[in-house]
Amino acid sequence: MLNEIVTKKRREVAIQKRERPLSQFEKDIIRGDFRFRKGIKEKPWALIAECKLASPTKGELCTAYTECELAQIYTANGATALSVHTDKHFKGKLENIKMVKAVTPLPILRKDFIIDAYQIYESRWAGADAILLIAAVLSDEEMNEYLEVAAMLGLDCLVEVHTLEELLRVQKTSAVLVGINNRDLKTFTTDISNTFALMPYCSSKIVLISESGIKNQEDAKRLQEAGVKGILVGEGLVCAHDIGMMTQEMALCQGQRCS
Ligand SMILES: O=P(O)(O)OC[C@@H](O)[C@@H](O)c1c[nH]c2ccccc12
Repeated sequence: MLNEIVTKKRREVAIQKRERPLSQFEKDIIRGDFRFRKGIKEKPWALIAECKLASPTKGELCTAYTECELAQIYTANGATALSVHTDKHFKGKLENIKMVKAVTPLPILRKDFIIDAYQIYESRWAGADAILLIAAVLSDEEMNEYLEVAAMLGLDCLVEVHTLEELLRVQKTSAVLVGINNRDLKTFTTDISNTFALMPYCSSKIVLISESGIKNQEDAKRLQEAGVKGILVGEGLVCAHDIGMMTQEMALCQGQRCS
């Protein structure tokens, strides 16, 4: 699944680069100020709430809301930051970032498969505050290069790992925000015990986020008690019976609202 998505992405980016070369919009890029990282670091607990309408395995998810409506619900109920899909396998598009940005003051992570430095410039141009870098699809050289380009643009990177090998590779880079993905991107199955298994190998220098498969307040609480700094949640929020209430519950830090 992952290989297939990445192959398509390479083709897509090649077309995009021809249609809209970097030289056309580079001068319009306004440098960011790392507010995604700052927002997370200054709170005792972070909920990164994902505006997710579909997934490659499940198709359309169970929500009646648009990305912007979800963003508004998350914002009103204590989320720390938002994640916005821009890849078409998730029914995303680049314009979603601008649309969501117009309805919320929260920092925004662009959720996509970054495989070319061009996409990093494009992310900042579109208004993202952070990008996702997936260690499984990048070489060490690419990771270092992309971290550098992002830093130059004032963009934060959430660097995603799923295995111990990836975690150890990432910890040799300048990555500050590291996400342990509980979803195996080869099979798309989730298991939050992946975070508990990898945590002992995390250096104290990184800010640790647990991603995917977090279904309810109890999962959130277990991860919080284990010492992760925050969680990234999509389906658990989008498919909740009461999205606002679930956002509030997952945003709680030791029983207190922390936003
Ligand atoms: O909906 P979930 O299980 O809460 O997962 C959200 C998020 O972590 C997931 O969308 C994700 C994390 N890393 C990815 C990489 C590619 C695609 C999707 C993802």
